[in-house]
Amino acid sequence: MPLQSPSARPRLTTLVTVGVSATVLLTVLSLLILVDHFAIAYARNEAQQRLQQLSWQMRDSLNNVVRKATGDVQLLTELPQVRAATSPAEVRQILESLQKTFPDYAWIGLTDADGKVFAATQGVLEGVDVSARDWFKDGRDKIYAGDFHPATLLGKKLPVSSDPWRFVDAAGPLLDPAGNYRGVLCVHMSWGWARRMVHTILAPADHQYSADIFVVRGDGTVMLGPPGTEETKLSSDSLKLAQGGASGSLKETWADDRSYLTGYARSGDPDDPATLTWSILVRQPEVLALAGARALERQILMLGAILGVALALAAAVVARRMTRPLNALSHAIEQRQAASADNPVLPVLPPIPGSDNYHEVQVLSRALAALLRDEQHHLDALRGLNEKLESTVAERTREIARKALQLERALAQEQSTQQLLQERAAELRAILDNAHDAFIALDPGGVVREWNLQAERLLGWKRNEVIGQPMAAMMLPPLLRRAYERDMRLLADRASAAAAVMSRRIELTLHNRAGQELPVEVSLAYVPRSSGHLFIAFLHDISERKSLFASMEEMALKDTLTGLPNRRALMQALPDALQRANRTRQSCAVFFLDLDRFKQINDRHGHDEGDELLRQFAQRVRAAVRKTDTVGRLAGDEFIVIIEMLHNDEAAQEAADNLLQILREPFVLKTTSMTLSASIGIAIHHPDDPQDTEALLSRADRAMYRHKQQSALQRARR
Ligand SMILES: Nc1nc2c(ncn2[C@@H]2O[C@H](COP(=O)(O)OP(=O)(O)OP(=O)(O)O)[C@@H](O)[C@H]2O)c(=O)[nH]1
Repeated sequence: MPLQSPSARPRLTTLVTVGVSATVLLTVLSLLILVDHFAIAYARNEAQQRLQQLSWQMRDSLNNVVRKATGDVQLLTELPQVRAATSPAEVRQILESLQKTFPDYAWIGLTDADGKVFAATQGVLEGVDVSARDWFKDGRDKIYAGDFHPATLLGKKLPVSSDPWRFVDAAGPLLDPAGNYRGVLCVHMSWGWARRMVHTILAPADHQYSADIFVVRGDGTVMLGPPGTEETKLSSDSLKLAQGGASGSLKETWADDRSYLTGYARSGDPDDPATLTWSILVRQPEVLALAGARALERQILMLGAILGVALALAAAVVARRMTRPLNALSHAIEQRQAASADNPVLPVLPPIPGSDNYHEVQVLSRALAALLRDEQHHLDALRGLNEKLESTVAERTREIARKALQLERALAQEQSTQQLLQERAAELRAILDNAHDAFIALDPGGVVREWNLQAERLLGWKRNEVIGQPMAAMMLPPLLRRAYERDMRLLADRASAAAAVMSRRIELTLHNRAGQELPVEVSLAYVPRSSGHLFIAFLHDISERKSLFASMEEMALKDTLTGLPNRRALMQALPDALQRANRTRQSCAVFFLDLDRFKQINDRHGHDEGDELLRQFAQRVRAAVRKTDTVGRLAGDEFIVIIEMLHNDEAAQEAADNLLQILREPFVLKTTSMTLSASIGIAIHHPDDPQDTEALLSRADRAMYRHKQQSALQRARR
């Protein structure tokens, strides 16, 4: 099994440890972020709700006090003792009784109809004209609550206090028992109750939360607030919301650039003059409001970090433990890799350790061990094969070297053979070009493949005109051309037949380029080749031989003295004549002529004159018969005449008589003139007679002999 070389990539242990640790840390961090987010949000929400509730609490307290004051004014104005009182003392007693129930009523007084104080607690301001006061003006018609204001006249009459006197007024009209307007009853509440109220409300949480309560008038002036803020103008989002009648809480930045959570609400009812419309703001620094959540956040962070580190360590331990068997496998594989690197061909590999730690590793280690056992077996087998292969390779190498040597020799041989062939080819070309005969080579399709100089001379076509052209057939006479093409196809199909038919000489008459007939003797040969058979032909011009042969033939058949056909020619002509007779159904006659006493002429006039006589005799006989008749010299002074197309037997005799008559005319020789006679023997061949030339000649000879005896007898008688 091929193994990759160890790379610089991180190990599984590292990856698992880092992965698990990172996952744990990320999880803890995520949880922290979530916890932080929700805890802070929760704490902020809680603080805001608390501050809102404080603002509501302060609002309700203020409303209650104002409502109590206006209620007390309402109660007093409805008391019959007050309505019917005639002396200030009566009224003063009642007013002071009320003052005792609520010490924050700094002053309670009743004016007359014109605004002069009729009676007051402790007699303060009695007889003083207060008709210019708002509470008097507004209190004449209805129950009225007057806004926070500094004490003008009353402050000087009341005992000195640490806190300057500030009052909130409640006033209402007083009617006499008859129902007529009598004056205005007014209660001045000192502002101290509000400050106490703040302490009461904030007492449980003030120390813990450092909350501040602001009571703000409609014009934004702080009536009640932490030190330094009272009598100052305030502007904030919460104030605007409260002045609009809303209540709730929000986070905002105040003028000191600190972030605060602020609860806000509004007291009173703008449409009800018996109430006071103030804005109540309860603020707390956000830092302090969220201090508990921040502390929780720090604790969670610390615990989270500890937990993360602990879990990461645990993960590392678990990862190391889980990957230990895999590491062992990996280590074993690396050792095998190193062994393979040391001996790349046939390594001796260490075994793979077994592992039963858990199922997957068990399966993996067993599978790997089995796989590597197989590999070891294969390697062992491969080792054997390798050794065998090496010996085979060595053997093959020797064989290849041997073959290479043989090949080298063969190539050298081939080279010399090629050279020899080229020389032979050049020789052959020279031989062919200088050959006496024309040389033509044809492929099985009759296409010219070779054409030497002699062929150019003999046939007229240049070599470059005919090579590759089916010119061979063009040279043959039309009658032979078709037979040639048929034979070429036959020979091309049957090489054995070709070999048998070839290698022999034939005579042909060809046409040269000018269209003239040219008798040639052709030597044909069949050359079998792997790249297509060749038919080669040597053409020898036999024009001269033909003409010589013809003249010799002629000489062989002609009598040299007279120029007539000789005995041999007669022996050839006679059977033809007999056949014609049979064919034409007309008889023919054979005349056997013999000069009488010719020996004496020779003896007397010489042999030359004898020859001359024979020549003239021959011409005369030749001229005496038809051209279609045959005249020949048999020997010496013996001649044969073949008369054909006889109408009847008598016509033969008539022809003989006519001939004898002509021969009796004198012959003029060189030295003398003479007359002579000849004997003629006639033998007639009828169409149905047997074709026996010897018998016919014999008959003619005998007839001539008889004729000659009769002539001799007649001469003796004379
Ligand atoms: N000048 C000459 N004489 C020839 C030639 N051939 C044969 N003779 C002679 O012709 C003669 C023929 O003789 P014959 O036919 O036997 O005798 P003949 O004298 O004719 O007598 P008959 O035939 O019996 O009348 C011989 O003397 C031959 O020598 C020839 O070519 N030229």
